[in-house]
Amino acid sequence: MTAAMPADFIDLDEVALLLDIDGTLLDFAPTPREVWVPPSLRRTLGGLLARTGGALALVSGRSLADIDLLFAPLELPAIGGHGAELRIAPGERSDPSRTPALDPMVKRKLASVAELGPGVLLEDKGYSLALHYRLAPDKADEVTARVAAICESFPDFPLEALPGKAVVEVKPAAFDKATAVAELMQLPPFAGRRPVFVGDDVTDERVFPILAPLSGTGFSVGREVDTADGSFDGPADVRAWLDRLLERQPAE
Ligand SMILES: O=P(O)(O)OC[C@H]1O[C@H](O[C@H]2O[C@H](CO)[C@@H](O)[C@H](O)[C@H]2O)[C@H](O)[C@@H](O)[C@@H]1O
Ligand SMILES: [Mg+2]
Repeated sequence: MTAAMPADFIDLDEVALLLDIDGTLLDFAPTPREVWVPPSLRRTLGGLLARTGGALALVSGRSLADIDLLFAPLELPAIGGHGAELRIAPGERSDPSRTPALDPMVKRKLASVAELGPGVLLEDKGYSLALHYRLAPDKADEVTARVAAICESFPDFPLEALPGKAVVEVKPAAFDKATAVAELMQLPPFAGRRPVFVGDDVTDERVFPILAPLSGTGFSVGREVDTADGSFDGPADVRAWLDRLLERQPAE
């Protein structure tokens, strides 16, 4: 891949670092629970959080509870559930009233899609539900079609079926990562900083267009995207870049 990567020196007093998790910071694993978080990544993220004055956030489709289990004992500012949850600072809670739970009837219908085969896995986040087919790739089309049909059969609930990497997620249509990043960037300590966003998925592409008006930049991972400012080959390159960002800061 030849597209530009972000510079190894970025003034951490001026930027907000916004980082997707799966496929960006972490390598993919067969199931959501099997990902590995290198201890060095926790240290680097903790260091960058301090050096940015708290302006580092994870921007993920995962729930905040899941994110916190993965990165424990580190707790970071984060957008969870594709924008369903928002935590501005470690120790704070996302306002539970910002996203109501998915209707139980919708959930039950969607859960029945897992009957398609033993490799179709359900991930319930409360406000949204994901159907994973990484272990049953032959079921991809069927899962996607069944989920789309179920969403259409509930016209009273504006739902969105979000395609991802070997997953389709159903969530309320009212928000996504872009709306949540725009919200985050209005709040201290993020407000007034230049966002630097890194993400690997089609769901992350929605964020790229909102960055330029904030004097920000966006980078894709694993593929080149026209609306991004550059790309990384894979999560290992993103992790190495974050290490260099921290190492190359002037001593405090
Ligand atoms: O927005 P992200 O932080 O990239 O999260 C997107 C989804 O990631 C997780 O699923 C993906 O990663 C799993 C572990 O590698 C993999 O098994 C699965 O096939 C991928 O789709 C997570 O489980 C979802 O909740 C996130 O929305
Ligand atoms: Mg991702």
